[in-house]
Formats: sequence, C-alpha cells, structure tokens
Amino acid sequence: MFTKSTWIRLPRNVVVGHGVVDRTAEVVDDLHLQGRPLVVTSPTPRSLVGDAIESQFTDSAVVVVEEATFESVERVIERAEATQPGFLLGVGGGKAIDIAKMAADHVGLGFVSVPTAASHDGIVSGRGSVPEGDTRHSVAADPPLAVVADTEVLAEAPWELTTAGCADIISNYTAVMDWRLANRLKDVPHSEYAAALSEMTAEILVDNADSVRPGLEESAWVVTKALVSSGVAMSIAGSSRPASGAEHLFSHQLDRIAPEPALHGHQVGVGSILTAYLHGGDRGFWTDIRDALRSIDAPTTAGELGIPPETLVEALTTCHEIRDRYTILGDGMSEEAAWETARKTGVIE
Ligand SMILES: NC(=O)c1ccc[n+]([C@@H]2O[C@H](COP(=O)([O-])OP(=O)(O)OC[C@H]3O[C@@H](n4cnc5c(N)ncnc54)[C@H](O)[C@@H]3O)[C@@H](O)[C@H]2O)c1
Ligand SMILES: O=P(O)(O)OC[C@@H](O)CO
Ligand SMILES: [Zn+2]
Repeated sequence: MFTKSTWIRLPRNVVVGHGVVDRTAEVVDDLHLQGRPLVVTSPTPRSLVGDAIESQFTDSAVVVVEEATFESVERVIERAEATQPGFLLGVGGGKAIDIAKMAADHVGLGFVSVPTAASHDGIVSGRGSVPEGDTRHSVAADPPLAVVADTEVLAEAPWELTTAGCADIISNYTAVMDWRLANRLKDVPHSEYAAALSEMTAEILVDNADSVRPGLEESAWVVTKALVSSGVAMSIAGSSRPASGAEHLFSHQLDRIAPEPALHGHQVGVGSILTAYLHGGDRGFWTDIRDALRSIDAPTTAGELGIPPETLVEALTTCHEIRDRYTILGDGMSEEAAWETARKTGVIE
C-alpha cells in the first residue's frame, strides 16, 4: 500500500528587481493580508529602507532585533501580542528574517521577507536557524508568503555580504554530498529533486561568477535568484539538508566558540573546502570549491576569516556534536587529522 505524503510550502509571490521595495504594500495587497504590519528589523536595515517601507502603510509597528536568539523571537511575539498586527515584515539580513519567520509562525500570522542583503539562502526557506546552548536548531516555520528583493538595495550593500551569499550557495555542493552519504549509510530520507535543484543552483552561480562584481545590480539579481532557488530546494526537502551539511556544522560551531565569528556564508564556504577534501582526499574536488570561492572574492583561509587556527581546528573536531545530522564527519575527527586537512587544503597556511 502506498502511504507516503508530502506538503511543500513555498512563497506565493517572489518579487525581485529594481526599486521593488516601494511596491511592498502592493505585494501585501495582492496576498489579501489585512491590518497593519509589524516590521521586524535591525538597526542598519531600518536606517536604509525603514522609512520607504513604513510610509506605504497608514499605521505600522516596529521591533528592532540584533541577534538570532529565542529571546529575540520571544520579544517579537510579545510585541505582536501588544500591537495586534495583521502580518509581519522581516526586513534585513538573515538574522532579522529568521526571527520574523519564527515569530510569525508562533503567532499564526503571515510573513513577508524583505532582504536588504543577498547574504544567505534563508530569504525564502521554511526554516529558522537559532543557536541554543551547545546546539543549533533548524526550526521548521512557515516560509514567507512573499519575498520583496530590491536589487538596488542589495547591490548597494557591502560587497562582503553578497560574497557571503555566493559562498552559502557554493556550499550546497558539499551539503548534497553529505545528504547522499547519510541516505546511503543511515537511511536518512532524501529527495533527489531537492538535491539536484540545490546542486544545479550552485553550478549556475559558479558558471556566472564572472558577472558577480561589486556594485552591479546585475550581480544582486544573479545571486538573489540563486538564493531563492536554494530556499526552494529546502522547502521541497522539508529540511535544510540540501543546503546544510558538515560545512554548516563547522560554521555553527565557529559562531559559538570564535572570538569574532565571520559572516555565516564565509564560514560555510571555508567549511566546504575542508569537507570537500574529506569526501575526496587529494583527488577530490576541493580545489574547485576553493577556486569558485576565490573567483567571487570570498575567503578561503582561516586568516581571511579572521579565525585563529586553533579555533578552526577545535570547531572542526567538535562540530559533529552540535546537531544530530550525519555527515562526512561521522562521529568526529581527530585533532591530528583536522590539522592535516586544514594544512593540505591551505585553509591554515
Ligand atoms: N533560515 C535559513 O534557512 C537560513 C539560511 C541561511 C542563513 N541563515 C541564518 O542567517 C544568518 C546569517 O545571515 P547574514 O549573513 O545576513 O547575517 P546578519 O543577519 O547578521 O547580517 C549581517 C549584518 O549585515 C547588516 N546588513 C543587512 N543589510 C545591510 C545593508 N544593506 N547594508 C549594510 N548592512 C546590512 C545586518 O544588519 C547585520 O549587521 C545566520 O544566523 C544563519 O544561520 C538562515
Ligand atoms: O539548518 P541550518 O544548518 O541552519 O542551515 C540553513 C542554511 O544556513 C542553509 O544555507
Ligand atoms: Zn547557510
């Protein structure tokens, strides 16, 4: 008897292009959302597009968040209970969008994602990523009802935010390898459609790396399309598996232990060099990953990340513990092997 079922949640409208932030109210109308918005944002994005967004609504409430924590989610929920909005707008980088997404899910309201940086593939996904104690949760949440990605705003964002988004996409290669391995070894549920879409997204981005250059609105367009596509792969999978393997565990651990963590995308990019090496050894394709990262100006070494070598090795040897997600790291690497991997790949000079 056939008993399988799936429920793929996707945004209804994805609006990408020049000046579209001024059409946020129109996008909201198209979704038939009622009432006023609660804008969830952080200080810089608020100063950049806050007025442009708020002026489109007769009345709006705002909550400013700084970190992706459960306390921040709680604060947004309290603000929503106090202000009774009709929907939430998440405006900013990955952290503000994750918090808005999770709070909206909790209070049962619709949510619209307005990224101000092309820095991560949570723009569209039905996941929220939050650290807690020794672990890192990938929380299921309703994906945004709509995405409003203004390429003018995204192109003016600091270049390193865009290169972080590119690296988050390039890391899909190793995430998919880990997912296939986990399926073969541990019978972890796997979707070949989601895996293929995730890999293809990385491939298209790498093929177009030449057109990804600072200040070009065309670059913001190329990268945003890839981030949307990667988020859709996560929605099809019903998990972050197609875009998050051991390279993400490594980055999540750096977020916990590094004196000054780097951007999420930059850390997963370097993690991807390391885990690509583990998948294939000397004959592996880790050099392709490194070269792809270099071609879009993303970091490829501990030094470029600003992470001390000892911290990087500690993250590599302990990150398998932070989540129950089987990857190439298995039940952990020895310290010697971690140093060797980091040196052979040039991640530690
Ligand atoms: N839910 C998911 O599926 C998913 C996917 C990928 C990443 N993430 C999460 O997203 C976070 C990483 O996102 P991030 O790299 O955007 O970090 P972030 O949200 O901390 O943003 C980085 C900084 O850039 C600022 N910023 C945003 N737009 C700007 C602009 N236009 N100009 C100047 N500054 C601007 C932000 O205010 C912040 O200070 C991590 O917590 C990661 O786990 C989630
Ligand atoms: O579930 P996590 O590991 O937070 O991954 C989500 C996202 O960062 C994938 O690019
Ligand atoms: Zn990521």
